[in-house]
Amino acid sequence: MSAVIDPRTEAETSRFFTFVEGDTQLRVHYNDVGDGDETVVMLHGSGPGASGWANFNRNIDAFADAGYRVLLLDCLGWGKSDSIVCTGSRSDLNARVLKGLLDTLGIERAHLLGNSMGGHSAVAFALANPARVGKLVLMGGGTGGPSQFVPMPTEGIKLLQALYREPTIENLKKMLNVFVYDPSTLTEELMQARLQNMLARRDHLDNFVKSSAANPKQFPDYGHRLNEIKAPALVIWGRDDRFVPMDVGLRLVWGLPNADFHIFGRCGHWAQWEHAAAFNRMAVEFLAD
Ligand SMILES: O=C(O)/C=C/C(=O)/C=C/C=C(\O)C(=O)O
Repeated sequence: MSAVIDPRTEAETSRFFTFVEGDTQLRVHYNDVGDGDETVVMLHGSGPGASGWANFNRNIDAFADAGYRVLLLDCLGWGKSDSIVCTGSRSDLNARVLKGLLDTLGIERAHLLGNSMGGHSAVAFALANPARVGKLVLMGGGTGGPSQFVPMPTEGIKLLQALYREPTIENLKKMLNVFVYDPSTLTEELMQARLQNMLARRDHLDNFVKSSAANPKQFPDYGHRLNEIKAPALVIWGRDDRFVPMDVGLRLVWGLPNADFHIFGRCGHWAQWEHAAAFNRMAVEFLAD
């Protein structure tokens, strides 16, 4: 009797493509789930050990069940993609990699769903490739500039940077403690998985530190260009976000001409995970509208 294969596991959906940056060929990893006519690309954040699958494991099924092809891109320097030292704009590098993925797969237009750095990457892509964006869902990111109320870098970003420099379980727990509103929801299993992801790729950690030293402004402020983005956008934030404060989301909805804003109470930096069921309903309905 042959084994039953679950087509929605990480292993079954794991793929690679080659991306060329200057003279360098780089291997980029992504997961390809579902087979709808419309595509949603999910873009992860910049935390150590983040990846498409790690950041969106509570969302993939909802979008695939709603009839979308779901692509989870591991940016260069995260997950199973090659590592890189980024001395320019990380948001724009990620946007070029995303274009490479869509070109490789022959996808003309996609919806983009980005968390934190993923939101920054989605905005950079929309500015460079307006005709290729369907709708945008931006959670806790989007390069709307600095907070007007909270000193930057925020406590969460400082803990993230410390974790990159010293990747220990103690520092991971310190970061995760302020990452979500209710840290008791983070299981020991989740934290150990994160730790393994981080430690499996020391090159990613080292290169992030080198990149930040070479250029502390990895995510430039595109606040002044947001009005160029005509794509409908749903901006979603956690009221209690201690990484990228909620007023940055307000700046996004002031700048993006076709944006709506939803704020989750009792929610930190991981809206799509902390409020997965409500998030999935809202984002799927927004894309279908
Ligand atoms: O510095 C910024 O603006 C962005 C920070 C992030 O992208 C942090 C994200 C953290 C995660 O998504 C994670 O899973 O650790």
